[in-house]
Amino acid sequence: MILFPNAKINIGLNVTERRADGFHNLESVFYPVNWCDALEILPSEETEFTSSGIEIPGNPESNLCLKAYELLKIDFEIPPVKMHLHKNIPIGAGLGGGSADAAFALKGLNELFELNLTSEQLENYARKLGADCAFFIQNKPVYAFNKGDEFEAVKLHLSGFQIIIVYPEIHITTAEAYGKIKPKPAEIPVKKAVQNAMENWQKTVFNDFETALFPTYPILPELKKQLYNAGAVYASMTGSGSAVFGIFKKEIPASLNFPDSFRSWQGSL
Ligand SMILES: C[C@@](CO)(OP(=O)(O)O)[C@H](O)COP(=O)(O)OP(=O)(O)OC[C@H]1O[C@@H](n2ccc(N)nc2=O)[C@H](O)[C@@H]1O
Ligand SMILES: Nc1ncnc2c1ncn2[C@@H]1O[C@H](COP(=O)(O)OP(=O)(O)O)[C@@H](O)[C@H]1O
Repeated sequence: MILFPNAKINIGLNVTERRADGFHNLESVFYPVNWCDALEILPSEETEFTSSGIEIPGNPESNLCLKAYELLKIDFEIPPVKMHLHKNIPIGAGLGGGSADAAFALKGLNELFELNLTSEQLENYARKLGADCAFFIQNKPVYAFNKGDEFEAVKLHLSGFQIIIVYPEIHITTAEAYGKIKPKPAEIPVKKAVQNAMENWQKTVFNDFETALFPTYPILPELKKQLYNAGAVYASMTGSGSAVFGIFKKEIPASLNFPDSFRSWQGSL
């Protein structure tokens, strides 16, 4: 079985308070995008994980795909599997790639071994693997709250818009980014702000991680400015960074150029 775990972007992200468990409460809109990894899962004699493409920090045993397998193995008698991940989504980018891999591994194993788990049950397993992992089970645009692991439907129709995402080769760990945040209640809740026309988002839809990280990494505000100069209707850093995206009404100008070392992806929303 071959699966294609996809990335997400955050449209607005307010970190509202630090919780007693050390995590933070937030509110954000999570939106799936088609920048994908490829994950193959096959029944095998022995459990094995290999990867290719972008190098993944940490040892293969701690890969989230294997963690997903081990989590299901606690409750179900599933045979050994061979998993191969071709990593294409940048890491430490705010694109949720690792969480997507874990969620797709759960969904894939559920199907392969006919475990008959519902989306709700899969989301509960996913929450144990990472705060934003549960989002990738249903993989639909949502308003996210609490730890970023509870969801409500959101009315947001962005089909027809074009998006470009740029990763400036700066690996920002999620924990480092949260460490730099000063939580505060949202001035304009994201849920409300995204209901305005996109032309107004620049003044109303904010990612709190920008305030925390832009002074340390000046390339990030520069990229954002470059996207607006090229005609983006809205531009922002996603999640805890460092990828920055621009949303365009028309085709993305071919003149928009980034250094060769920056990875980028463009497509439709
Ligand atoms: C910031 C967000 C926004 O969508 O996305 P990314 O930038 O990672 O894609 C998420 O909150 C990232 O969720 P996720 O990447 O799953 O986080 P986890 O692996 O569970 O946690 C990594 C670390 O981030 C911090 N953390 C995470 C989530 C949260 N609500 N509060 C936190 O304080 C904790 O220090 C935790 O140890
Ligand atoms: N399949 C995986 N893909 C990416 N990172 C993984 C994976 N499994 C474990 N990790 C660990 O998770 C960390 C970041 O995960 P990721 O969700 O890609 O980051 P972010 O969403 O913050 O950009 C990596 O540093 C790596 O150690």
